[in-house]
Amino acid sequence: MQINLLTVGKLKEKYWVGAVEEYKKRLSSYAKVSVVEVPDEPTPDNASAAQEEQIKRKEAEKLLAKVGERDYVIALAIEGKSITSEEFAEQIDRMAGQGYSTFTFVIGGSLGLHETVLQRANYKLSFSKFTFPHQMVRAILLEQVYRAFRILRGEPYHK
Ligand SMILES: C[S@@+](CC[C@H](N)C(=O)[O-])C[C@H]1O[C@@H](n2cnc3c(N)ncnc32)[C@H](O)[C@@H]1O
Repeated sequence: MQINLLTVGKLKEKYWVGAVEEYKKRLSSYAKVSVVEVPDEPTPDNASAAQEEQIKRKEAEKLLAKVGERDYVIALAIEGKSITSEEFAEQIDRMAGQGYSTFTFVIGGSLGLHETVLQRANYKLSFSKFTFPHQMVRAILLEQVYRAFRILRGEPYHK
């Protein structure tokens, strides 16, 4: 199975780099993992709603260019569906059973994901109604994907 993380902007903070590397390493026993960063668009402090829409659209074009036609796309979105770790594991397993071999998770930048990305997504996943920084979401997501594989294999971890 191929797991892709498609993200806007760079992972800068050392402590998040460490967490992401750790979970990538752990996940390597279960799947191939790739993290692709597309550059974020500069956002002026006083950007209008129209400018923000334009910025998100440009970021979306860069993100969608990296999505494969046959990928199962999961967009990380606050307004998405909140599920348990077990349900998340089942969802991955079910989709793998339907023939999907590449799972592409998309994390937005500071303005969030444009509608076009949400429309392409097969599934919109929420980690709660809280807004988390995109760098933190990468680490949480990788931990949850790792947890999902452990659950599916019946391996002790998901306490
Ligand atoms: C700083 S947030 C963007 C906030 C933006 N105002 C919005 O409403 O999406 C950056 C990205 O992190 C992800 N994210 C943040 N909080 C999340 C949550 N609770 N559940 C799922 N994804 C989240 C989303 O992909 C989001 O686009």
